Amino acid sequence: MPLIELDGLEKTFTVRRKTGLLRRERREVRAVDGISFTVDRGEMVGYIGPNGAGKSTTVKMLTGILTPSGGRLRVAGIDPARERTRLARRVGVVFGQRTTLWWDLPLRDSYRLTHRMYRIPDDRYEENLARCVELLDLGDLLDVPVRQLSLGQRMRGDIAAALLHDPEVLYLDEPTIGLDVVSKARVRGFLRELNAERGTTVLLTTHDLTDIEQLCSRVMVIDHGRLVYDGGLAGLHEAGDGERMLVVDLARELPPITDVPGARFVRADGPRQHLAFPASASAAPLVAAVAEAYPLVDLSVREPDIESVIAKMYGGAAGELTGGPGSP
Ligand SMILES: Nc1ncnc2c1ncn2[C@@H]1O[C@H](COP(=O)(O)OP(=O)(O)OP(=O)(O)O)[C@@H](O)[C@H]1O
Repeated sequence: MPLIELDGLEKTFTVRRKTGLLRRERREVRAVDGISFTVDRGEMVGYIGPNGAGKSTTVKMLTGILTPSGGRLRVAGIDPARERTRLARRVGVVFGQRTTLWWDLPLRDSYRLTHRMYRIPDDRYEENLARCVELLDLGDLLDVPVRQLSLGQRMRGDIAAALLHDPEVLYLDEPTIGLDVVSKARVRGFLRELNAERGTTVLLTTHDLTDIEQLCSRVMVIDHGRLVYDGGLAGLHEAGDGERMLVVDLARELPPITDVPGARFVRADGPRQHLAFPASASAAPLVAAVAEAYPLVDLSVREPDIESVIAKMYGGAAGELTGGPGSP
């Protein structure tokens, strides 16, 4: 049985807008507009989309903070909105933009409160705490009040707090936002290990596509409340009509290579030329054709960067994408 199941999930907000002195207009916002997917135990899934796409609304329904307007939702067999407290024992949540820690208390005290709140057995609590302290390098920070921690330190503190009760599912909303490169790497390393060792299921919302590339084998793209892609990263490149780049170093500067079928000349920097070709095509025939007709010194193939792929996806008619099972 999947750990997370969504079937035609919907959330509509009614917003009232002042349109004149006395007139108000009621408008419905379909924040989540019929989303269906399942996530199996142990998966690490990226949940991405532009601002206002409906990501946070989905996560809030998954944790029971918001009640769906329609559709069906189960997490570990539990209906989140009806049994929020019972569900809370099974899931952990980290919001990058705000903390669940007590601002004026040292980390250690926040953890003690979590210990009591969740009624975590003492030995399990001690073991989990020791593990998080070691892997997230929190040893020197335990006695520092949360408000004195840097953003990266606080984020590590927050992640530990979310894991003290051994949740089966971890929702992470922008876990690396505002962090420096070293802190990002540390957080990502920790999450990878958590997933590999404990089999914790992770649903990750982020604007940092490197998070996705380094952590998730599956990615779901949401736009205007609808799932427009659900599949692997490689397939995302194709769905986004991505192109790969053949970078050829010639023996000397030559006119643009425009006579190789399937390749599109992009630019030249001296003897180096960049030729684009469809991400789904094989590079081998192009390489052979270039090598036969030109004095080739070296070459490499560059994958399209995921950001340009996604930008194309958002920019294009997202509903027309045929990326995977989630496509409308
Ligand atoms: N409480 C609310 N009342 C009215 N409208 C809301 C409410 N919460 C969200 N919305 C609207 O629902 C839509 C989806 O918002 P949501 O916060 O889920 O997007 P998001 O994908 O998380 O965006 P971001 O990346 O900016 O966090 C937006 O149009 C937003 O304005």
